[in-house]
Amino acid sequence: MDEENQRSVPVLPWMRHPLDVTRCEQLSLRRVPFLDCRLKSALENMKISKLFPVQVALWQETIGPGNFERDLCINSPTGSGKTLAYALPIVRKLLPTSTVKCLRALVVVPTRDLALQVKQVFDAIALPLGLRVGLAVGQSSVADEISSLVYLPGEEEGVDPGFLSPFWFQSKVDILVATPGRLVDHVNLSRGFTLKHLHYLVVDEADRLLREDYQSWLPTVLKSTQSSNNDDGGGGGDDVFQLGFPYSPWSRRSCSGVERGSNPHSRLAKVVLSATLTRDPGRLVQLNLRHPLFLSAGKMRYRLPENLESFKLICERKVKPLYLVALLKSLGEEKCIVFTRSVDSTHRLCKLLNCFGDLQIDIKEYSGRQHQRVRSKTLNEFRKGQFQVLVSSDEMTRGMDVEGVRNVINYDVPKYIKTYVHRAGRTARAGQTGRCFTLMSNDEVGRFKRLMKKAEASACLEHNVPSHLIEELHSTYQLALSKLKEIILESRRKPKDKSCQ
Ligand SMILES: Nc1ncnc2c1ncn2[C@@H]1O[C@H](COP(=O)(O)OP(=O)(O)OP(=O)(O)O)[C@@H](O)[C@H]1O
Repeated sequence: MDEENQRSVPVLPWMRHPLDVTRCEQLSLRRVPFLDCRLKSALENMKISKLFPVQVALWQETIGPGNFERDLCINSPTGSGKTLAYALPIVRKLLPTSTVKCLRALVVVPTRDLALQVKQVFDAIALPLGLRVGLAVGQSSVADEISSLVYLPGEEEGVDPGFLSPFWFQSKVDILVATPGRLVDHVNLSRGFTLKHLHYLVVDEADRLLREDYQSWLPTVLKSTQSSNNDDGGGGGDDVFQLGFPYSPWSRRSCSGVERGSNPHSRLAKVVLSATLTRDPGRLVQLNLRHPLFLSAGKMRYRLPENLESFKLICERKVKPLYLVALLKSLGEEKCIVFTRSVDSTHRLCKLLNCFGDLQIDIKEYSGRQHQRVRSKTLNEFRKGQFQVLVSSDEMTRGMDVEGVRNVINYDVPKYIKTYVHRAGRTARAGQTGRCFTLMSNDEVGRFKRLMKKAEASACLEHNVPSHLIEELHSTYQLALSKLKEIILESRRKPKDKSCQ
């Protein structure tokens, strides 16, 4: 059963009294203690002048007095800057770089496009400091990928790496961003790939990653790191702990059972994040967390971005496409994502919209039905502003950050508030404003209202489309429908639809 529908979910004791991230103030870079000057200039190059609250909170718990003593679970809204919140302290902790490279930090995310996005953030702050970031996402063959991650001695001389002892292999990267399936492939099959030296494990979009088994990635990773971490070598940290932390957004809670001053690098430190973090003990227990500290924004589990405006648009089911077209027209040039309930309806709706002759809006599809190559290309074009409207299914957009998306449209009312949070969260990111419109019929209004009650900051106004606009669209709609029919018949005659390749 989905967690949202369970009547009473027992909450783990450490989750009952979270530290409230919203009590942290933004902090300008010059006031961030122990921020390496190279890190500071890398951030400035990214046009970042201050840290967001969740970033300050994590810095406090990792580089500040928290000193990564406890594993961290973070529930913070979409677009609040969670990626940098974990990337920054990890990069800081991996300094100074040792002459022998080894894989010391691993970030696991559910999708390939998200992994590419996270890698870009790490690249921006880690490369200037001499740290290298790798990617394990199945973009190329296992063999090609492993050669980008590990030096295989004797490669040039034609020595079969199978005959070499693990001693001969050396990592090319300090940090790895991976999707679970390909990660397991490397752990099980790739000679020279090891998690033995891992000090930091990040599980991003944790509720999604813990919900599905993905070839038992979590037990596999934890097992591969278990025998390790008895040696020191995380680099940095202790000096910071000794010196103390001048900025304290909250008084630190005592952490029972943890020896203060014990070396945090003698274990694998874990950071677990989501905008809708699971509270299901059965799922969280798999992570084998050590004295976890729960950081959360606000009181409720679900919280929408501060500058998001939510609207409902009530219309009859059979004229929904007309309302959508009228809405898209009224939004003009603004970048927009339209969510539907399934890959099939994504495909159909995108085709239908493209059949509206006078719409003059470029629209493309993005869904799990497409080949990864097509999907990534579409996303790149959308990022570059080469088209305005992306019609998308749910599962692919977790965590996706596309600059300039001002509007999200739910073509179908989402089933769960969690889905609403992640969809709406593609806009109003990083303190920007954004709007989320949900189309619904009269008989869905009650359910939608109950759904929205589950989230903080979820006021929802009604948005009206003038009836004359709908009237005007009727004849174009009929033409679009017959055009779509033709396309469908045509594609049935062909063996395969090219858009899926
Ligand atoms: N300190 C900052 N100053 C300005 N922009 C920032 C800062 N930190 C992050 N950002 C920007 O905020 C946007 C959202 O960040 P990020 O993708 O990490 O959010 P998130 O909390 O992980 O969201 P989601 O839950 O949807 O994955 C990104 O475009 C990022 O570049």
